[in-house]
Amino acid sequence: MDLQNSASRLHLLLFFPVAGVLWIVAYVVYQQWCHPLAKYPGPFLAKFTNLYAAHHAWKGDLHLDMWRMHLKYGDKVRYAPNRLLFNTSAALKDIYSNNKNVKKSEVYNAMVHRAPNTLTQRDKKLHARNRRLISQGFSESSMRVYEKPMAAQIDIFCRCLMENEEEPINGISYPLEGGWSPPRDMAKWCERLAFDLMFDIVFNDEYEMVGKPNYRRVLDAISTSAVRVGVLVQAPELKESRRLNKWLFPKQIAARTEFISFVNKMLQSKGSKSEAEANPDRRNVFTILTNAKDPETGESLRASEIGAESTTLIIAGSDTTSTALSAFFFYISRNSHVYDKVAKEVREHFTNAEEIHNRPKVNQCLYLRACIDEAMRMSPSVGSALYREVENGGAFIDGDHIPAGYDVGTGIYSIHHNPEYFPYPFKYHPERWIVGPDASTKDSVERAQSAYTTFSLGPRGCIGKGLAMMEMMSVLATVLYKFDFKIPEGQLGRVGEGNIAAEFGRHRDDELQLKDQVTAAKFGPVLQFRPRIIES
Ligand code: HEM
Repeated sequence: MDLQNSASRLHLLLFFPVAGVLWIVAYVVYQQWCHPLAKYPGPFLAKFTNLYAAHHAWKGDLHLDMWRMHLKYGDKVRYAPNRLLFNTSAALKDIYSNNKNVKKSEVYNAMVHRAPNTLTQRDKKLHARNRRLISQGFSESSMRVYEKPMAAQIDIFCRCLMENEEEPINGISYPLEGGWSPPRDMAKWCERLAFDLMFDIVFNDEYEMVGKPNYRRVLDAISTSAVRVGVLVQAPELKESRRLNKWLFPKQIAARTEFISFVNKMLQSKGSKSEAEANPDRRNVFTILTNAKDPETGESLRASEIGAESTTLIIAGSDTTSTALSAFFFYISRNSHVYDKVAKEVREHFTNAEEIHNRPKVNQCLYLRACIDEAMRMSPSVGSALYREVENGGAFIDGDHIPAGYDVGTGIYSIHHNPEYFPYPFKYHPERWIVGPDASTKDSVERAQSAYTTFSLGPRGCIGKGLAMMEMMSVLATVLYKFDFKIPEGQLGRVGEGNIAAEFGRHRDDELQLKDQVTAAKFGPVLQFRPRIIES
């Protein structure tokens, strides 16, 4: 009897490990040889687990790793068990343009707080309704209303750049010298400016991040909390366990709580429909959303939706814009021939700084526009892939039939550095966007445009593209008009650069290094400014 008992205990003891091993073998065989995406090459671990991508999201080099994997495996890469990356302009159109049989991937659920918003809504009908309502905040007449507050914020930025506030960088303070401002970490300054601009435009309210240090912690909180979101987007299964979440992301969860409490306080103090109705002259996105009606159904947004959408706009609009501004400063300050050319264009085009806020006039600065586009190509604000899930019936992507239920995407950094579309992809060369004898041919410009996707495209492309371009053109034209700038001597001047000793992809000293966390964390460039003598 005893013998029988010990035998069945032994069987039981053996059952679980043996079953476990068999399950793993079956899983590996299935993923490697029988899975519908098995024929696509890719990093070995990525065939079996989302944690491969999550690890790179944690490191902040997801955009670089996607690019590296295309170098190694070609234009079609299996980057997670159920996800494929494509690196061609044909795929870009097949995935993102209008009327495609795809919707936003389930990974977007990792970004949802309480209820989905325009950015995270997966349901096509609900999204279309929200987008119709929100786009009223970005119409031509709305944009005209934002010109004045924007000009005021840019003035504050220019004044503060020159103020004698010595701001420690890496713990060290640097004094004013020879008329030059103290060194300014432009990543920080552009973050503050972009936040102030968005806040004023969305809420007609000011937190004065540029001028005062009181609320700057909020910007750090947004950035810290984004690391967790970046990881969860790659491996949404990590969100399931609250305990694991708390263990993995204690700092990020604390930062998120801090940011949410800031937003809640701000929304409470902000207003309501009655404020919007009482103040029709000082329109802002919040008041426009409050009064917006869907032209198709006559519906309006609920108060909770207006709060959620406004907050999303601030995050979506400020972090991205600040990366683009920082990238512009980085590349311009390292390419003196471009600096000279763009400064000349701006300085000859305007007779005084006020004229810069005349939008049609600033839009005539074509070289400035090319410099911005090229900075956003080199260092896109959103660098990795924005996954779309193939819907019932499947979809053809770059000639391949992909069955329903799988995710497809194009890494923005990857395609922006594909030499097929951008010869010498790591060269900062604004002329690639301009047709002309000293620049590029019509064909090569069209080829570049076919693969340029900084703002994404199609029904889920950026709703704030017009506003972002208006902000960046005004800010950069004003700074170029009013100031000269230079890189400080020594190590400080190298903040933001790559390093030959760093991993492959981070080795170029003429490339701004970004940390991918859905959008991007950045440091530098550090610059010094001096008011220009303007001859009248
Ligand atoms: C340089 C600045 C900007 C860049 C590079 C940028 C980039 C992008 C990209 C790549 C997407 C697609 C996201 C996805 O597919 O998941 C997007 C969507 C979006 N962006 Fe922007 N953005 C910028 C500025 C702004 C601004 C200023 C606003 C608003 C004030 C804004 C609001 C949005 C919204 C609401 C969406 C979601 C659109 C939808 O799903 O229908 N963005 N943006």
